[in-house]
Amino acid sequence: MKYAIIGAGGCGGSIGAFLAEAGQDVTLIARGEHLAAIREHGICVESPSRTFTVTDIKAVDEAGYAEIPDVLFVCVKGYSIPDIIPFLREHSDAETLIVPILNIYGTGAKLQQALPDATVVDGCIYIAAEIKEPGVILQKGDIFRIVFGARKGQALCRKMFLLEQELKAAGIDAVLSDQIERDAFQKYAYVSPMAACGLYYDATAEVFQRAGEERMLLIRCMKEIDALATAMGIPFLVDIEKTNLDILDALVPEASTSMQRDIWAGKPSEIDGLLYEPLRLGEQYGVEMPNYEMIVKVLKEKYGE
Ligand SMILES: NC(=O)C1=CN([C@@H]2O[C@H](COP(=O)(O)OP(=O)(O)OC[C@H]3O[C@@H](n4cnc5c(N)ncnc54)[C@H](OP(=O)(O)O)[C@@H]3O)[C@@H](O)[C@H]2O)C=CC1
Ligand SMILES: CC(C)(CO)C(=O)C(=O)O
Repeated sequence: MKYAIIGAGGCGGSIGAFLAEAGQDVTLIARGEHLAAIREHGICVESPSRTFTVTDIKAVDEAGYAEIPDVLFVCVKGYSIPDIIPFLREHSDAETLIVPILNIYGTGAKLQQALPDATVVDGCIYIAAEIKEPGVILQKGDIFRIVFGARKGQALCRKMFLLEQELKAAGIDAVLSDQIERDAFQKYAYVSPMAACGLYYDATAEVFQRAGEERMLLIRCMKEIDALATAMGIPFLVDIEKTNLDILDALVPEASTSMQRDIWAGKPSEIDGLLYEPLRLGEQYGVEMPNYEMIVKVLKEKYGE
């Protein structure tokens, strides 16, 4: 299929490089020095198990793209979503699968509202990756899993099965979910507590990997998201505490969420979608969230709104 990926950073760059290396027709929509480096040298992925460069990958900026792809991956940060709506509108028709993989729960449904004529599914991604330098993506760990699927009321289509197949053929652990609301919220049940507690303690994974007050607060936050999932009508089918602690314990000790890294670097961040949204959902669904409330209060005092 013909792929376009808007946002060629840790996630989008990795997806694009794997698909292009496997022979798929991929265009990265990027910008700035990163775009210039990819156009000059291709895109390089460094991971613990291998390093490879794909030179025959197309890369353009938004204005330089003129096609309607079969699949359009949305891999920008949550705060960039409003800016790319016109691009998504212009470069999709009803047949294009728009697949957001953001850590911000509900992005698919929100994009669909903004793009009523498009086919926006939902998705999430498990990877620890970032732009190391222009043109180079660093994956910390080999985990690379994409879960995507039709949202409630949306029909399954052939392209969804083909997408799962082509991602798998590219070496990505892809899953076409029949419960994407639940599966994406399950990812959120990991990343939101990690982001909240990581920022609260100014800590990376290693602090939470050992027994102690920090790990206990993390677990209490996970339990609050668990209660939220049940109240939202998408109860988790797994023991969320065990599932998430297994993910955490397998990470390299220096792993952190990208929200923490952005805030530490003084950049815009996904704090609204990761820390404030659970409180809004708690209010909406009548779930008490005292641990989130405490963390958000302290962080707002420290960092402002
Ligand atoms: N990185 C990770 O390990 C993981 C990230 N996620 C989630 O995935 C999503 C993407 O994160 P991540 O890959 O880390 O983000 P990055 O910041 O690494 O990449 C996003 C890229 O999109 C670019 N971009 C933004 N707007 C445009 C535009 N209009 N045209 C072209 N390029 C644009 C940014 O460029 P610029 O820098 O110029 O703004 C940046 O290069 C987030 O929701 C994140 O939480 C989920 C799991 C793991
Ligand atoms: C794999 C994991 C859990 C690693 O950081 C991730 O996907 C994330 O941080 O969002």
